[in-house]
Amino acid sequence: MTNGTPFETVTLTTLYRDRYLFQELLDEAKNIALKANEGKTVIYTSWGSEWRPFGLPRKKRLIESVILDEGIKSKIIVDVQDFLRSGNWYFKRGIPYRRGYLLYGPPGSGKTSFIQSLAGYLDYNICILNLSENNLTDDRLNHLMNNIPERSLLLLEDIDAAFNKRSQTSEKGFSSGVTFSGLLNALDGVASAEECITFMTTNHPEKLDPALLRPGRVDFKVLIDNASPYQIQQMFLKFYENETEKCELFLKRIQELNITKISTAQLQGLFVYNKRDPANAIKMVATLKHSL
Ligand SMILES: Nc1ncnc2c1ncn2[C@@H]1O[C@H](COP(=O)(O)OP(=O)(O)OP(=O)(O)O)[C@@H](O)[C@H]1O
Repeated sequence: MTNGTPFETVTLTTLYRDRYLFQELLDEAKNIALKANEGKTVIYTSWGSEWRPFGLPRKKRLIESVILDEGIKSKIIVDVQDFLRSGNWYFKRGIPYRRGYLLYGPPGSGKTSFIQSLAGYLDYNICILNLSENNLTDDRLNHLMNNIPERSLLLLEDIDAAFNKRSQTSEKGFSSGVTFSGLLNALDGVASAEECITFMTTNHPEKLDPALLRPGRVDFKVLIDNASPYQIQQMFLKFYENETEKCELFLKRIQELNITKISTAQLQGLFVYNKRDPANAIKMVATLKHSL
């Protein structure tokens, strides 16, 4: 089982002279499994009250491939790395060894992509939990959060969609079985010897109950906004290497058309459409105005 709880116990014995056999077998199996996942990120999703890998492990997303505004990536990475080095500090002070991050901002700005790339960078896996899921109850949530597989980031996406000011939303005719206080209890109650890193994302931070944003639940908030001129430039040069002049023209065109809100996902769409044709991407800038 992925959460380490024994399901069934089988006892195997060997002769004394072969006593290292099982250890060798297990070491070999572990090495094969680790090799198979090398350079990959395992995505776990909840299955009842346990975590199961969702599909095959995915190739790590390179952290360089996600372009956030200047300094944001390093700010988060430094914070996470400092947290990961501080186990003893927390332990000595009797503080639960956990840290919560909230990435908020408009759709398509790279929140999820960044968290995936960060997991790859740290050589961690990801546990994704959808709080709006029909059959998730407070008990299951609590169990899941206390049994996160080793070296995994917990990702709670679109946190505002599950709760809205302490009353559950019931859009599309169903409502989550998790209560807001159930989530708070689960976040507070994570009692793990291992570190627990939770990432939450939302497009609507204003809808979040302040109780969720309290330190200990969310310790680090960061806005991941629409593309800044710096990001537009970096995105352009990522798709069209060395095309600095055309990049200038692209930025100029955006200014002329007074386009103030473009998501990095929209930019990606435009550049993928014009894979080898930066000049055409410049011609098509106006379409960004209407592709929100
Ligand atoms: N900053 C970025 N750098 C590189 N690629 C990006 C960036 N932002 C978005 N993308 C691309 O756009 C797509 C959507 O991005 P992603 O899902 O990470 O956005 P999001 O902010 O999590 O959106 P939502 O709030 O709707 O969940 C992905 O294919 C991703 O590669």
